[in-house]
Amino acid sequence: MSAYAADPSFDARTPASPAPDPDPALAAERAHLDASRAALRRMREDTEALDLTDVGGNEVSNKLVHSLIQDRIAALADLADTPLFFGRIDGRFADAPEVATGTAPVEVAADPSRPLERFWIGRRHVHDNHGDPMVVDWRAPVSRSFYRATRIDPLGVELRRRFGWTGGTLTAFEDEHLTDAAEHDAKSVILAAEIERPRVGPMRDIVATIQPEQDEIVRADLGETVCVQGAPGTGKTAVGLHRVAWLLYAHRERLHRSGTLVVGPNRSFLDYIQQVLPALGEVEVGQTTVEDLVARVPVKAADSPEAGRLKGDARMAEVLRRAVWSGVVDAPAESLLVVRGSRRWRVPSYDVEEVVAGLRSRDVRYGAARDMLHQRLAHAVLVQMERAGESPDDRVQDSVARSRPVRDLVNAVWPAVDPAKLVMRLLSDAEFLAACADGVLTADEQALILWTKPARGVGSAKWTAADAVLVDEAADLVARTPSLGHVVVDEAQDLSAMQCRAVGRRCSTGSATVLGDIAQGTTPWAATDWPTTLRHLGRTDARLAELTRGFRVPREILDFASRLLPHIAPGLAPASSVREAPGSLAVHTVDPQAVDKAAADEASDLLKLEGSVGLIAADAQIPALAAALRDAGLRHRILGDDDPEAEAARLSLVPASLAKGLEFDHIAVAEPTAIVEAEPQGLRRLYVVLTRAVSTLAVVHSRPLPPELE
Ligand SMILES: Nc1ncnc2c1ncn2[C@@H]1O[C@H](COP(=O)(O)OP(=O)(O)OP(=O)(O)O)[C@@H](O)[C@H]1O
Repeated sequence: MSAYAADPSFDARTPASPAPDPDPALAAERAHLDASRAALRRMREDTEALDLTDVGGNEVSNKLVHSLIQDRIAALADLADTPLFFGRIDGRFADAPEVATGTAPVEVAADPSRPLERFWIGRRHVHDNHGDPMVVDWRAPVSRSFYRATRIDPLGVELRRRFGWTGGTLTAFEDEHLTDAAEHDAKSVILAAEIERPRVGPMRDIVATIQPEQDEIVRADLGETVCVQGAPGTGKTAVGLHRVAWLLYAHRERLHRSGTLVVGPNRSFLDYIQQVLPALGEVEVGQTTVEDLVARVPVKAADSPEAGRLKGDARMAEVLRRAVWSGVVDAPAESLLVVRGSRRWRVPSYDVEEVVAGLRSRDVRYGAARDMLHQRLAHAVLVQMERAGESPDDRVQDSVARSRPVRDLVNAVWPAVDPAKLVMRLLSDAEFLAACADGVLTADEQALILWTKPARGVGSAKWTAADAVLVDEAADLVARTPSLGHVVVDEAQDLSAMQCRAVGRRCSTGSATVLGDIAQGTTPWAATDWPTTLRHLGRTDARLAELTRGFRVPREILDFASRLLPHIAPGLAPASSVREAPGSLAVHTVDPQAVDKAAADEASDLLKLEGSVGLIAADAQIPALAAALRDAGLRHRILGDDDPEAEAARLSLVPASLAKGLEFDHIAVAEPTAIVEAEPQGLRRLYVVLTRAVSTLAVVHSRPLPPELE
């Protein structure tokens, strides 16, 4: 590998002014950058100059065109601090230059007979006046070679160049001549600098440095569901978000129609990741928690771990299925009598029974079958009319279907079901529950989920989060939940079977990216293996992938946290780390009365370093720590609190229960044993907490550390 740095102290951390006399190759790259910027400006001006006065549509379509153009103008902005390109490949490719502009997920093949071509890779496509690419979108087919080419399999690439940026200025590059047998792999300083760059603010994209094993998941095609098991910091979240961006590029129209969604564990996590997709130009992707996904009833109470576990058990699906269908009368005693003018038409009860049985045997939702029942009964009346020599048309059938006698009979034999009322009845009425749960739940289990105080109404009921999932399941039994084109579900190891079903039905005709780590499962119902979770998600077709290279946590800290692994996930091997940071771990034993103050002092010391700081502790300890931080005069925000004033504070006080998925440059953890004791899966919670650090981890404790950590 050869490298050039105009700024000899090249380091992505310190913005510096450009060196006065760069080497000619760097000068040429800067010239290409200037030309690309100018081209981007032209693209934007051309779009702004579009004459939309006569697009010829109606008001609605005109508005839509205007808003699309505005989006496009915004997307063409040249952001001063975002490098327009980060890499270049010179190579010989089949189908070039189509592979640089096309969106279809085609495999790019090497073609030695082609002339050498050069592509700069960036966040967005830029072309010159003739339409020739000056910068190629990182998602274009040819960009795959940038991420995946190796010396063994160069994929047509002869030169791979990575660029180093200092602030907004191009200051360095590194070359790999992949077909040069004499050259050996060397560690990339630019890659290392990007990975080491301090984390300030929300999560950022990783387009410049996606690794081959990550790229394979990012570019998995739309039809494929991928399940990624990955240790802390291996890039699962990053990969999931980049996969959505890639899918939107490759299948924009289809996904524009069907929609995409990212499901994360809590609001703090969603706040943390919310900038990644917009930074990649994708603003249409929905982001939600599972709780918000199924928010059909207001959650006002919490379940005991046992009740929560049972309500999340897949057996509840069968109980609910029986409950929804329990109202159907299979052998109606009544016949149908419809009076029209002077004529009376009777459908005997045995014919009604046959219609009901026919609908029951079909694989349709309860509500759809109920709608059909109106029509089938009306049809039975029409058959009689025809037999009597009349010739009724469709309008007559519709009018009979809507007539009072038909509606009354349908209400009697196939009553309407309100999902929330049904679940309320199930959880309040012991007899009804017993009838629906017979042979599925034991008597003790039924007693466990019955509400001690029956609710008076849906609005006032003390719904729990698990109840809301039951209501969602019931709603789907009544009317099919529309499916999106693609769903990314993060921290999937924490989902109950019933939550998995709720997520799964939202991508039943689409695909999913399922991300998680069995060792980080902290809910009472956390998954112990992926095949089971995938079965509940309805995605047994998923490809399982594993990420084992960590990009966040330095070796020393990871080794410390991994001492817990044999106790929390015996089957999992510890992750490796791409980062060495000797001295990154410190453990301080302090006086029991002084823990809060010592933790605040530690936070104060960490604030002297560059980057974000997190102080993490058991949820119950947060108020005392907040007081200690105030006493020390340290501005901070408390995660989970909506305090816009504190939003920009560099120090975050983090309840352990909200730490999942987040990261901070420097972390102080107060009293690990209290974190372990706070919940049944406390050891796993501690593992999550200890693996949030990018550069420094300071543990402050007065009580003995958990023995598993010693
Ligand atoms: N290829 C990469 N280049 C640069 N940074 C990367 C790369 N992959 C991951 N990272 C960074 O590593 C950190 C961890 O990534 P991410 O949060 O996606 O990991 P995770 O597997 O979801 O972790 P956890 O399970 O602990 O939540 C992030 O800062 C991310 O930007």
